[in-house]
Amino acid sequence: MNVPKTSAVIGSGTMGPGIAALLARYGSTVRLNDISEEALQRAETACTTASSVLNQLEIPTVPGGSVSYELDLATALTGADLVIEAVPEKLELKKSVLAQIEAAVGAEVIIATNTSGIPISDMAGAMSHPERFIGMHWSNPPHLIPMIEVIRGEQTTAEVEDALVGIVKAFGYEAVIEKEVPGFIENRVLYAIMRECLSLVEQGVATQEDLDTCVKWGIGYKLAVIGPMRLLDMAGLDIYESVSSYLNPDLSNESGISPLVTDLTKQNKLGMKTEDGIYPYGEGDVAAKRADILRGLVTVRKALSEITPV
Ligand SMILES: NC(=O)c1ccc[n+]([C@@H]2O[C@H](COP(=O)([O-])OP(=O)(O)OC[C@H]3O[C@@H](n4cnc5c(N)ncnc54)[C@H](O)[C@@H]3O)[C@@H](O)[C@H]2O)c1
Ligand SMILES: Cc1ncc(CO)c(C(=O)O)c1O
Repeated sequence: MNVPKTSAVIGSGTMGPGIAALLARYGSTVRLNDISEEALQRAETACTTASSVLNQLEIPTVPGGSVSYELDLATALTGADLVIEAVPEKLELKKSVLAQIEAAVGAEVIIATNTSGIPISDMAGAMSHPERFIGMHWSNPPHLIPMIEVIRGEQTTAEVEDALVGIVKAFGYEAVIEKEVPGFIENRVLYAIMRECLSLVEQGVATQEDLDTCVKWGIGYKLAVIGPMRLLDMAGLDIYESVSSYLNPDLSNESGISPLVTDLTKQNKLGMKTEDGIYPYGEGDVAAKRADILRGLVTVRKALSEITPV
């Protein structure tokens, strides 16, 4: 199954518009829904921006695609073959929205959640048809990062998983999660890295600038070309065995949240969204940084598209 003719994306904040723009690029009629009229107005600009990024990536437009912006949930869901839930990461809210979606669509419609890591079965419990419910974890920015995690719940059918993998294959790379664990793969690995990085900065081992340089131009660069499992073979499993024998016991095993982070969030220093976080941002800095990040992601995505997967 390729990209469905008609899709609905429920929640048009950080993730919804990029998801909608990507599906529309591949020919789907997408209805983007939100409870906030302001969010939907912002979404139109976000979709336009995402579409121009897809142009920079030279991704062809499949005829027939479009995005419309619907404040009314039932209207947004009309005729949808695929519904993607992208409301805030709050379990009870997601359950409530999923119940509203189920009440408006047929039992054959695939409902996917963009949760960052809540086990699918934790959300499926109250559903009438959990067999058609599945995880579809996009990364931010969703129109640029082509890897999508596909996560079954305990009752999700193999047919639904196959159908969603078929959809992802139309525009990206699927990572099928075989066992439901919180955070799936991507966020578990990302949060393990973030935990160690924050620990190193807290200990004064490096400044945040030098840590970012080290990770970007060291493992970040390498892992963009060589997956970690392949890298083990390249480095040699004997090397890994020797180094991990003394290093693993010394790595951060902090089970709480980094004090550096909690200190900043207590001061409402949340990062780019408040123009102050791990880094301070002066006048115009956030827009400039976002533009630099976008330019870099487009350039690297194009370069990676030219190499065969290693
Ligand atoms: N931001 C990220 O980097 C990222 C990446 C991958 C996955 N996710 C996941 O995607 C989901 C959405 O994340 P986000 O960052 O886009 O959140 P967000 O807070 O930016 O946007 C959520 C949107 O949902 C809307 N909303 C709230 N209740 C609603 C309802 N009942 N019906 C319709 N819309 C409703 C809000 O108005 C808001 O516009 C979360 O589960 C999150 O964990 C986020
Ligand atoms: C810090 C962080 N947490 C969650 C996610 C995705 O679920 C991301 C991301 O997509 O980049 C992230 O950076």
